[in-house]
Amino acid sequence: MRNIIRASFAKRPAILGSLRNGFVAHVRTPPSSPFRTLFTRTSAALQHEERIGALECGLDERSDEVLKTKHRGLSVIHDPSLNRGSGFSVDERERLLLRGLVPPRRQALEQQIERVMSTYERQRTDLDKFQFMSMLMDRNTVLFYRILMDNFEKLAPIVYTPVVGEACQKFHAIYRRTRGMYFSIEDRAHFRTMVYNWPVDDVDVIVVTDGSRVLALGDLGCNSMNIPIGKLSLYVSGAGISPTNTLPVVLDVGTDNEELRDHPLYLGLPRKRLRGDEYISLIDDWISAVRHRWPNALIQFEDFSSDVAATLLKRYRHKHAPVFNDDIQSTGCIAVASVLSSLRARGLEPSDIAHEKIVCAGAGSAGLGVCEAIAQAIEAEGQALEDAYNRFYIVDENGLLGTGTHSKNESPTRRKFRRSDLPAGLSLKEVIEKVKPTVLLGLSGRGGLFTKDVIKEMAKHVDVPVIFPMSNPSTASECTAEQAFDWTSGRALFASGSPFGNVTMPNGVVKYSNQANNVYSFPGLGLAVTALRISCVTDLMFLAAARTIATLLPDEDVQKGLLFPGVNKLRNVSVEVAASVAQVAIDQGLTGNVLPDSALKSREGLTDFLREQMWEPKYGHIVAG
Ligand SMILES: NC(=O)C1=CN([C@@H]2O[C@H](COP(=O)(O)OP(=O)(O)OC[C@H]3O[C@@H](n4cnc5c(N)ncnc54)[C@H](O)[C@@H]3O)[C@@H](O)[C@H]2O)C=CC1
Ligand SMILES: CC(=O)C(=O)O
Ligand SMILES: [Mg+2]
Repeated sequence: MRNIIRASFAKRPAILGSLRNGFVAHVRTPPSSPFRTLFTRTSAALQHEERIGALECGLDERSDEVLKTKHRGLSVIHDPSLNRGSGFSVDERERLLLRGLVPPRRQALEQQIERVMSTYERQRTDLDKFQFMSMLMDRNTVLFYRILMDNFEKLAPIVYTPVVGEACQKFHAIYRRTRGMYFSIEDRAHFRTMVYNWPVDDVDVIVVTDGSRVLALGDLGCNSMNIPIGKLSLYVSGAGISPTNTLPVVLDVGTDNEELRDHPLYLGLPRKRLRGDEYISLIDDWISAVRHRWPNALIQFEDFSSDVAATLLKRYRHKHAPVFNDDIQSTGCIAVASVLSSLRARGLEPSDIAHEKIVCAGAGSAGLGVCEAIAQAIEAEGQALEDAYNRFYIVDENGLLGTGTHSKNESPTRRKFRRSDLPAGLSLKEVIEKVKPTVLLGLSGRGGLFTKDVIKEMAKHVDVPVIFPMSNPSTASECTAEQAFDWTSGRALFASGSPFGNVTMPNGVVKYSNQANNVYSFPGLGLAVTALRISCVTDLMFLAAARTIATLLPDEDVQKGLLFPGVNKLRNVSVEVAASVAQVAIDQGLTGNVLPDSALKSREGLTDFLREQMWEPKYGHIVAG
């Protein structure tokens, strides 16, 4: 990889500095930006090259990006952000010394897509498809993202849940090429210097995992790298974060997965997981090193096991902003959105969230995060927070969280949800019998937990049972869409963490399967944080985003059982999420960038501004530096 700098207009001074230092520049400014003229004037050489690039591009619609590189020949082809395979223009072939290194006939992006997709279709298994897409990502960034975006519904389940889970389990066996950064216990003394091994100055979003709880697949240690890679590919495809400005990270602190640890091909440190104070202090060191180099980057904590997830969030969220935990906060966001949208589907008002009776299976960081977020949404409707907690019954592997003996180390959040009105330890079905819930949530990671008995019991007491098995991957889903509709005679409203197809009932009526996954939340958050340089991620931002997601579909769609737009509309959803997050940040005084007046005057101005910041997978102009 080479040094590459992408310019959004907010970062212009940094770019100019980097250009002076001889780095590669990757410049994108909105056509209307006042800085565009300023920037182009400042760099005369670039202006000249850009004009030549624009003149000679006949085949594709080019983006206004300008990539300036010192590379020539094969090193251009081997850099995925510069490579365009058979798509290099005649002039690029000349200037970048590519003559003879690529086949003679130049092809348009559309022809490249056709070839890649026909090869993709020939892949036999989902894992083969995952590997094919990974190799494409390693080869040609624009082509990868164009294809991912144009076929999002088909490919998101491959690069993300569920297939990314299998790809992590088999990472040691299928590993081909490095991507992202690994920080291991053995590197600890070098964290401060090794961050400078990454070639990009302008990192906007970092997704970091320690692999301690990958989906519901447990501790996968260093094998977890595909999770941050997958999440970041959704930031890019779903919210237009520039791929160059993303950084996937694995913290290798060992693994307690013995089978993996003892496997001769395992790529992480073959040692037990670091725990306790030493673990926290290592994360402190990592955060401090990262902040030294990238003080403004958004850090997303991903798939940290529940024993540390909330602790780390609390430790860094106000001190080293902007930081958030995806499994706790963005899952909370989509769960609130799902409940709010289900209220619309049931002909109720948002304020009726205060009357829900919610049973949640799973008291890990995701389950508690979701319940806490819904409790906050109830409070925002004017209820006392204690009353809000009273709407929940949480069941874990030992049954209902009740009062009685519990560990001294129990988190305050978990303690708040303990019930004194029912015996501790009641089974899920017993709780449903007694409580007669309106909403059933699954964040247990236990595939099939919502049995026919459980769902039928739920359906006895409500006309429209709201059933959200949110665990991932598909094998860990508490029930399938087909089961939920079959066992409720089609009355359920359904949303799952991993995608299921819609279900056609015996009478021919189609029942909709929604995907309640945090993918609806984090990319838009990232867009807002990056575009406005938000300094701290707050719970209010997630609540605002949830309310927005719940209102994106028209009434007639919601009445059919659709809760939010399909994932193929993710870019539009993300702009709306970003606008809501941005508005909260503006109101809370948490923005570092000065916005143009138009963005401050109206919601439309704000969304237009955000849309202009989004990276598009189109071939830009490569100029020789
Ligand atoms: N849809 C989405 O966007 C997201 C889904 N998730 C999913 O949520 C699940 C849980 O994640 P974490 O809380 O981090 O995991 P965790 O392993 O910390 O928590 C699992 C919880 O389920 C409970 N549990 C286990 N067996 C149970 C049973 N038979 N009945 C009731 N409860 C049982 C455990 O006691 C524990 O409280 C995972 O499958 C994860 O993939 C997580 C984040 C986002
Ligand atoms: C979706 C996600 O973040 C999870 O299942 O952990
Ligand atoms: Mg996760």
